[in-house]
Amino acid sequence: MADALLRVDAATVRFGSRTALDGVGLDVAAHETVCVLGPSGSGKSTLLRAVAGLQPLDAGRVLLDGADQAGVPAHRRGVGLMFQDHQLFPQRDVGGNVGFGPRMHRAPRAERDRRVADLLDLVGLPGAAGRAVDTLSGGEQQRVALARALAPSPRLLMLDEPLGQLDRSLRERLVVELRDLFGRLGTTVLAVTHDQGEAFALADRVVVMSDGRIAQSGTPLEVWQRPASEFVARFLGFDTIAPAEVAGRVATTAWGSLPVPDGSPQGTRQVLVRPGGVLLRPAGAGLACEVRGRTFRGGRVALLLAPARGPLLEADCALRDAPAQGERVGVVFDPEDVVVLDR
Ligand SMILES: Nc1ncnc2c1ncn2[C@@H]1O[C@H](COP(=O)(O)OP(=O)(O)OP(=O)(O)O)[C@@H](O)[C@H]1O
Repeated sequence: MADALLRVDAATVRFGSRTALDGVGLDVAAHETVCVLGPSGSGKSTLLRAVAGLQPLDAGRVLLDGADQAGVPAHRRGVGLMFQDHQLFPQRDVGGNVGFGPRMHRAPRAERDRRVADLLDLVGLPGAAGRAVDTLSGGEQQRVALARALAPSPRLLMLDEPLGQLDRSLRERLVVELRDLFGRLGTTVLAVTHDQGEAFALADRVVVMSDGRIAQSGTPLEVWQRPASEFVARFLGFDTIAPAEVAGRVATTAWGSLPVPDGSPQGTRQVLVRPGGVLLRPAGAGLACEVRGRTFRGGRVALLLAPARGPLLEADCALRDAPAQGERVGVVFDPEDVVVLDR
């Protein structure tokens, strides 16, 4: 990427014998929103801290607008930070919090007040400048923290679990608002979250980390449709995975022969069957299964099926079609939802 606003090049950070970042390379283009996902301890926060200048690198480089940031302190990097425990200044009102950055940059009072008012409008808290922060709800505090991070017009905005503390419905709403807001402002964003739903809703590109390395990088759709490895697939919550021998468009598995898409990797592999690819048929057709469990998700039901042979299968069906617990059904596989994993 020639015009990367942020370039992380072979970044390595060690804590004693533990390698928290292991030669990570990552580019973020101007106006792009990249979400870093991964299990606890995979190095997400360390990556963010290294970019921010809060964590020195043992090897590698961080470049912003092409300039190596080695030796540039955090406050001179022009990046905005919003951390998990967003820690507003409790003794300042909302306006004092949001205006903090511009004040540090010695912006004149009138300009500062205008900026604060604009940002509060933007985050959906118009007129809140005079409110004490301890009178705000969790979601409102999060919005103030965001406005504060945006106030100095950072060239890169970094968010660490930006919606971490909030309940799910509020998070789902805010994430849509954030995406819309970043789109309108043209902000370049590097965000860290362990919540895949949040990452997939917010990001132009997601980066999945494992043990200090990048396990996969791609658009939400690419990663969702073609997880690169068993690790990524399981991290995304796909559990219907089994060893297979792949030849041409057929995978031989414990469940029997599965059709796979054209161009699938060949030989000894793992195959993932997405729930949508497990198609229910009347008992007697296809692979015989018994319904072991049902989880209701809105208008859909996730079914856990015990097949006559092979590991458990997860299927997805409409509420009105859901078979009862213990019922016997048949299963056929849709090749569009069978993924032969690269590794
Ligand atoms: N200051 C530190 N001293 C020693 N080890 C550290 C330090 N900071 C992080 N680590 C270790 O480095 C690894 C990566 O940590 P990091 O906080 O980057 O992970 P993370 O993916 O952000 O995790 P989480 O989702 O739990 O916040 C972990 O094994 C962690 O224990």
